[in-house]
Formats: sequence, structure tokens, C-alpha cells
Amino acid sequence: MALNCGIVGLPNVGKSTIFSAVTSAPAEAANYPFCTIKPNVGIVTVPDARLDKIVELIPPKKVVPAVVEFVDIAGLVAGASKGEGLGNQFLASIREVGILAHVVRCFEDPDIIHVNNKIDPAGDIETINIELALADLETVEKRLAKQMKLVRTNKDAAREVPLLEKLKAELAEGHPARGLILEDEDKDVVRDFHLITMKPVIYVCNVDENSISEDNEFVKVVRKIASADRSQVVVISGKLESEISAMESAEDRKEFLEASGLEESGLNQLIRTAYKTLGLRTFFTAGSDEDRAWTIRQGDTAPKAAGVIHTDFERGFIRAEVYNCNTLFEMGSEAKVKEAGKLRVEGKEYVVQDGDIMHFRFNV
Ligand SMILES: Nc1ncnc2c1ncn2[C@@H]1O[C@H](COP(=O)(O)OP(=O)(O)OP(=O)(O)O)[C@@H](O)[C@H]1O
Ligand SMILES: [Mg+2]
Repeated sequence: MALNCGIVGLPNVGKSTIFSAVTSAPAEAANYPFCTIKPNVGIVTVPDARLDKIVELIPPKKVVPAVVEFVDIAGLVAGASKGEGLGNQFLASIREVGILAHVVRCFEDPDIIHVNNKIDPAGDIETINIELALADLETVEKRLAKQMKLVRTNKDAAREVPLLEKLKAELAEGHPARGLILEDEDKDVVRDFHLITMKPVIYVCNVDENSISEDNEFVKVVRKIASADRSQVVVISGKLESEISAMESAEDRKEFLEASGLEESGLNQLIRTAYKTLGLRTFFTAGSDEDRAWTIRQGDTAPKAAGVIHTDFERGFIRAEVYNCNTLFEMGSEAKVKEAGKLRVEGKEYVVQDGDIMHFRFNV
């Protein structure tokens, strides 16, 4: 289960610039609205210092880090859900992602066109959120019409209809579906609707180089809006990030980051925030063939984690041999971890902890 993240925002706010910088993939970035007309998908490896250390202590033939997939789509404008601009065609490509990065223009630059000729983060955010809500409204209305016909004969339909009606009312107001308070079992039903506004959002403020270390007035506005809907904010300078990603050596990048007053790159911030928001955890497998990082959800049990590797592993799960990577770092080798009796045998109920190194026993 790799994390995937869809990038949304108005045209020309810097989505492709940030996408290219984080994925180092050559998405077209140009100073004219609607420059992106094909969805771009980029894969980024998740930087994880723990995996680097594991590789030192348990040297494998191959190292496989966790990955995050980014989807860059065309800018959305008011009316996108009704076919204005090009964005509506791309809403479909973000229905399946786990989280949205909503890029907001927070820099002044007379040379870079803003579709509404005004830097107005609050207005921009509202425009996008309304379009996403209207796109979901369409999805909900279609499903409601279908399920209404089946409501007397079909149990699922009967269960869905009141939920769909609630969602319809919320979305028609331009409010995101995630604002609706739902029972846990209803959440499972709603998840299957693949609503865009059900996904958590990270607001990405695209700022000028000088506003990285101190919030400018635009960022302050975004923070207010985000805290009202309990979303996270990441401040990135698209321009700076592209300069950083263009540097070949990791050494140079580190130096440049420090000189710009940054502790970590925008990519790292974004990934860290996404993991936190979604409650994601990392576990590792390590051995002579491959050291690898895997992504799971907080609370996932050992069989579930095994299933991320292969569905057979989940079905045929017998037990797991587990120790935390910190124990390995303390002891210096897997043999010493075993000697010290720190390798535990865990069963089906075991909840995998962040940083666990797991060996699965299974039969198929
Ligand atoms: N932080 C920044 N400071 C100054 N200029 C920037 C910054 N970020 C992006 N730009 C510039 O803004 C322009 C638009 O960027 P980009 O093409 O990434 O926008 P977009 O959101 O992908 O647009 P579209 O919706 O049309 O695909 C480019 O010229 C880019 O170099
Ligand atoms: Mg673009």
C-alpha cells in the first residue's frame, strides 16, 4: 500500500513546479494557465535514515525504500465541475488517491499570471473546495438516483440512501464531505463512494524564497482556514525546490538548504505531514537479499502487514519474528539481538509498531 497524493489548485499556482521538484520528473512547467493537460504521475522514494542504518548493519543485495506516488493534474477553475476549463477531465484521476495536496499561490510576482489577477488565498481555496464539492455532488446524485430504485429490494441500497441524502445536503452547500460526522460503520460505506472531498487535505503554500522561514500575510490566511477545518499546512517555495532538485550531489543540496534557512526540503515536509495525517507507519524486512521499507496504517496487525508484501502471506500467516530497528542500532547486529533474547515471536493479534523489523512465517 504505497501512499498516493493528488495535487490540486487553481491554474498557474505552481502545481507542476512543485510536482517536478519533488518527483524530479520532467512535468511541463510554464508560465501560462492550463499548461498541464495530461495527468502526470511521479514516484518518489521516502527518505528514511533508519533504512540507511539497517542497510549498514544487515547488508543486502538490494535496497527498496517506501515510495509515494504523486499525481499532478491541470488547474481547476470556477465551473470546472460543470465542464469549465480542462480540470474537470482530471478530477477522475484523483478519485483514487489517499490524500490531496492543495497548492495555494502565496507569492507576489507581476510576471506570473494569476487567473483572477489577484493574489487571494482565501478566495482561491474557496473556489477549489466548491468545485471539488460540486464534483462529488454529481457522483452522489447519480448514485442516489440508482439506489433509490433499488431501495425496497436491496439491503445495501437501503443502507446507502439516507447516507447519500446527508452527503447531498452537505455538498450542495459547497461543504466538503469530510466535515460530516459519521458512525464508524457508515465511514466504511462512504469510503466506497470515492469522494474527493472525503480525503484529507494538506494545504501547500507556494511562497517566494524570502517567506520560507517566516510566514507572509498570505500564509497566515491559509493557516487560519486550515485550522478551521483541522487540516495541515506545509510552506514550500516552488522556485527554491526546483533549484534544490536540480542539484546533483546530496552534499550541495544539504548546503543549499542550510544557506536558505531550511531544515528539510519541501518534499520531506510534505511526505512527513502526509504520513502523520493518514496515520501511516513504516515497518522493515531485512535479510541478505533485500532490505525494504513498507507502509502500513497505524493499528495494523502482523497478518495485515504481511499482506502488504503478498496476499498469500496474509492468508497463510503463522507467526512473525519481530524486533524494533532501534534494538538493532543499539546491539549492532541481528545475531546480537537474538543472543540478547530481544527477538520476539508474535502472533495474529500483534499490532505492528513503527520501525519494527519483521520476519514472517507462513504456509501456502
Ligand atoms: N514560488 C514561486 N515563485 C515564483 N514563481 C513560481 C513559484 N512557483 C512557481 N512559479 C512559476 O509559476 C509559473 C506556473 O507554474 P506551474 O506551471 O507549476 O503552475 P501549475 O499550477 O502547474 O499550472 P497549470 O494549472 O496551468 O498546470 C511557472 O512560470 C513557475 O516557474
Ligand atoms: Mg501544471
